[in-house]
Amino acid sequence: MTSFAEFIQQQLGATDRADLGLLLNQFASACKSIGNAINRAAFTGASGVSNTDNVQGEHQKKLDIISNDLMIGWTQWGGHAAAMVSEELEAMYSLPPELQRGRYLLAFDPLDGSSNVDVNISVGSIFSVLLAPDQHRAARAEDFLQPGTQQVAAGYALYGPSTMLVLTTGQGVNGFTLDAATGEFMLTHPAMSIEPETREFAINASNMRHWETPVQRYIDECLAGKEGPRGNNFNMRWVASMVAEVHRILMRGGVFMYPRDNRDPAKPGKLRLLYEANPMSFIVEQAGGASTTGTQRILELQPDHIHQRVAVMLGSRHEIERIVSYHRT
Ligand SMILES: O=P(O)(O)OC[C@H]1O[C@](O)(COP(=O)(O)O)[C@@H](O)[C@@H]1O
Ligand SMILES: [Mg+2]
Ligand SMILES: [Mg+2]
Repeated sequence: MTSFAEFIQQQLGATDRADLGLLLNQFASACKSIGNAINRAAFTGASGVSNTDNVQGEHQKKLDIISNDLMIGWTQWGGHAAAMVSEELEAMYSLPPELQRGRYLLAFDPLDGSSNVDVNISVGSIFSVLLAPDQHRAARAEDFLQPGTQQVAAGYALYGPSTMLVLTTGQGVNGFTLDAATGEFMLTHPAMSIEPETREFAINASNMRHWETPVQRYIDECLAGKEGPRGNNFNMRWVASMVAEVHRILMRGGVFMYPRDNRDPAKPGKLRLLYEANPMSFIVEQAGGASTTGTQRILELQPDHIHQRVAVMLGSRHEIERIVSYHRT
């Protein structure tokens, strides 16, 4: 079986992106460390909330902060990163002056689904890699404001019953499982692809009263089942960890929706464009699925802020096309 390091070497080693390969190995190490910190939290005192809020005004868990420190700690060495943007840091993170800078901009959600971490339900990490537009000067926050189509790599780690790393460098999607016996991620899920048809959706139905009409219509039709306009019974799941939802969709199809709603017009959705929506959309499209806000392809959005939020609907292509068509009428 091929290890992650071997796979990366085969895919990027002999190209002008060999440095990206080295960076991706550092992400893999970061994810192993984060998985380990989550695993051992009950023994080390890392469970529970910290007494700080992040830039989104959300209470940080201790593991949010630990995961952020591990992600930065692993990826800033080696001379491949130019700067980082993280869910847990208000400003862009610049490398300390003594460290060599590289040409990649990293955006990450170090711990996704952190409301699940203390109840021992699957959580994850998400990362996105862009090229710095000008490698001869220090990176600036506005350098990160590139459409998702510019990503050179994206991935997530899932800390579930087993720890997995799922990656794209724009040549399809491959999944690796951590072999606890050797400490290596091994290629267990080559060429992952998303079924175009599905009978399963994921949405937080407690927000139903706030949804816009096209979303309401789509879900109503699914819920109407065999007797309704779709003529089929649909199943529903909601883990409240985007990584786990996207992984399920890669494994057996489905639709994930965190739509814009009418609660707060200043907030176009809950999820963050740079380090949640873009990397997941890149992965989903590379696996043959689709991703939209309802009216626009997510990967083509021009970001205007590093912590920008966006509506996200992604997954099985035929269902996403249907949802987009409902937004047009
Ligand atoms: O609690 P809600 O509103 O259902 O939201 C769940 C969503 O929020 C998130 O947990 C946001 O991620 P963070 O934990 O990184 O803030 C997603 O993973 C998930 O899809
Ligand atoms: Mg998240
Ligand atoms: Mg998070």
